[in-house]
Amino acid sequence: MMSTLERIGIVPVVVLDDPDAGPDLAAALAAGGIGCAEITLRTPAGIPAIARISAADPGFLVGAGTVLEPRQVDEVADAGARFVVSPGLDPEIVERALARGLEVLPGVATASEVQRALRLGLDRVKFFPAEVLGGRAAIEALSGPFPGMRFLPSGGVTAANAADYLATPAVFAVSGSWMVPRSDVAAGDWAAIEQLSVDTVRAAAVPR
Ligand SMILES: O=C(O)C(=O)C[C@H](O)[C@H](O)COP(=O)(O)O
Repeated sequence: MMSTLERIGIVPVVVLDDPDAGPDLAAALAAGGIGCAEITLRTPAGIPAIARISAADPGFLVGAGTVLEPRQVDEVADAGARFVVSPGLDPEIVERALARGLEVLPGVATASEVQRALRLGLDRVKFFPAEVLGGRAAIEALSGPFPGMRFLPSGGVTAANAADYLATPAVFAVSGSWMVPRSDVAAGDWAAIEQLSVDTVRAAAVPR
C-alpha cells in the first residue's frame, strides 16, 4: 500500500463539508493523475466521505487525516480507509492503526519524535509543518542520524516547491491541500480540481 503512495508521490489533504461530494472529488483527482486522497476528520463529513469514496472506487487509495483519537482509527478502518495520518505522534493511534492493518503516518517535527517513531517500528512519517520547520534542509539534516527514515512533508508544500522536496531521497511523497481548495470543493468545481491536479503532477515530475 505504501509503495502505492510512493508511486503516486502526491497526497491531497482534503476538507469536505458534504460527504456526497467525496466520489466526485476522488474522480476529479484521479482524472488529473492523482489516485489517492487523505480525507481529514476536521469535519463530520470526513468518515462518511471515506465510506462513499471507498464504495464508489475501490481502486482509489483513500485514507484518513487529522486522526486525533485512537477510536477514530477503528471508525475510519470500518469506513474503508487504507491509511491513517495524524498531525502529531500518538503511540496509541500508531499501535491501533498497525493492529487494524492500516499504514500509519504520524506527524513528527523533531529528532525526539523521529526516535519515538522508530521505537514504534515505523520507517515512514509525516514531517509537519514542513515549510516552517525548515523544509528540505531540515529533512536532509534529520536524515543524517536517521538514514532509514523516510518523510512525507506537509504544511506549506505547493506545486512550486513539490519537485524540490521530491528530489530529496529521504522524501517518499509530498502532501498538502493546494490542489483541493475548499472553495472549489464546496462549489463542486471538479474541472478546476482536475486541472490543479494535472498542473501539480506536471510540476512535481522529477526522476524518481
Ligand atoms: O490534517 C492533518 O492531519 C495534518 O496533519 C495537516 C495537513 O497535512 C496540513 O495542514 C496540510 O497543509 P497545507 O497544504 O499547508 O494546507
